[in-house]
Amino acid sequence: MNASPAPQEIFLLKLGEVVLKGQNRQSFEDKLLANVRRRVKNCGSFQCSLRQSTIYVEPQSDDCDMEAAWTACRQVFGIAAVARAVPCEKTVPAIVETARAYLGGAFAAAKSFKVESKRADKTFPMNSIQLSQAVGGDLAELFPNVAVDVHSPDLTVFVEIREKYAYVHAPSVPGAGGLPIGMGGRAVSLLSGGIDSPVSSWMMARRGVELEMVHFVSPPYTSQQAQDKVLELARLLTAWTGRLLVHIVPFTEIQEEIRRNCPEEYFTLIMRRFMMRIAEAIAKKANAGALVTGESLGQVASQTMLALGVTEDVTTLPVLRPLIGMDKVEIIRMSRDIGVFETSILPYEDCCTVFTPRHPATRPRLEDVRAAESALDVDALVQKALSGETWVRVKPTDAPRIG
Ligand SMILES: Nc1ncnc2c1ncn2[C@@H]1O[C@H](COP(=O)(O)OP(=O)(O)OP(=O)(O)O)[C@@H](O)[C@H]1O
Repeated sequence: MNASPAPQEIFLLKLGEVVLKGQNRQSFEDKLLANVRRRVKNCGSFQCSLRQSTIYVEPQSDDCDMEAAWTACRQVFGIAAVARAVPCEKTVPAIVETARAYLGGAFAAAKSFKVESKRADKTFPMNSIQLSQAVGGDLAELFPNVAVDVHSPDLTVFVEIREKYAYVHAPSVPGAGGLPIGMGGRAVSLLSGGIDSPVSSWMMARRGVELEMVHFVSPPYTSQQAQDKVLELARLLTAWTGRLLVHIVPFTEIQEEIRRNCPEEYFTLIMRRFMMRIAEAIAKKANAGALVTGESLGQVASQTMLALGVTEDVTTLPVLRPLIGMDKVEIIRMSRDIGVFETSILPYEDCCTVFTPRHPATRPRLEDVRAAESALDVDALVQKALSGETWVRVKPTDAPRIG
């Protein structure tokens, strides 16, 4: 008997929340499809098309990097689930043969199985139950050691009858969820080298927000390695977001002026207010409608409710704080899941840790902080910092910067 040719695998990406959209669903779908195309482009030649709430990602040549494309597809926001599948003719024998060839390994490891069928093509001559029974019966004969169990099988063989072909696949796995990037507006995210702000950035990107990053540096108190660590965090995030612009803003003079002229208990708060002002100026130029931070209520003195009020007093933009109600353990778990934790914990300094007050105010009064700050020429300091701003464009294909 001739060995059958290796089945040509494709990916099926199931749309997430996008399917709940009403009149503007089309624009969400268009954006999502464009995002998928952009993300698999680096992995070879793929045809991506959207039919019946599913994006089909099909390799067009033998040299496609299927593993890289699979990973990329799992990191596109807006996709609820992804499955590796093999197309075949819409006949029972073709479906059975495809399941045998494609899922033979899974059958060898299973004690029980069932077939679950779906018909998007209602002209197919069998209903889903009949199809499952026919395919299941034939597979049971081919794999006599694997019993049929419709309640809790080790292996479920999925069969989908669609427009042109039938598709056979094992269970799908979760996608990245959320909404397509670009559909949630644009925001500037304040990215430190810590654990929290990469996670908060990721969370907003998952809601479809296109991000630009801003990072404050205080040389010589902060090092080039500390800056590289932040750029590396941004690079890791691009696996989810696509390319990112990182604005690097010199912050040394502001910090030194604060230390020289302001009461120590307000150092951090006044510094945060400067960060907000500068981030707002960058946001306005970038046409962004919000700022994002990694603050979480009560985590440190500068993140009490009163302190957060004092911080955001200087900006008219909404400050999005997706971690506000999360515990540190949850944030750490997420940081690990999205692949940034090991970099976040590298021991490089941040400008926030440079002049930390010994007794920071936890119940600051806005008028006291404003009065303390009036010792500074705020506008001049902000303008000077902005004039020293540089930026780095970070791409998913960049080589790692550290590590
Ligand atoms: N050097 C920096 N550049 C840009 N943003 C910063 C910087 N330092 C702090 N931030 C922003 O301020 C937020 C609060 O910083 P802070 O150091 O108090 O908290 P954190 O909870 O340790 O945050 P992270 O883990 O993100 O550093 C950060 O989440 C980040 O959004």
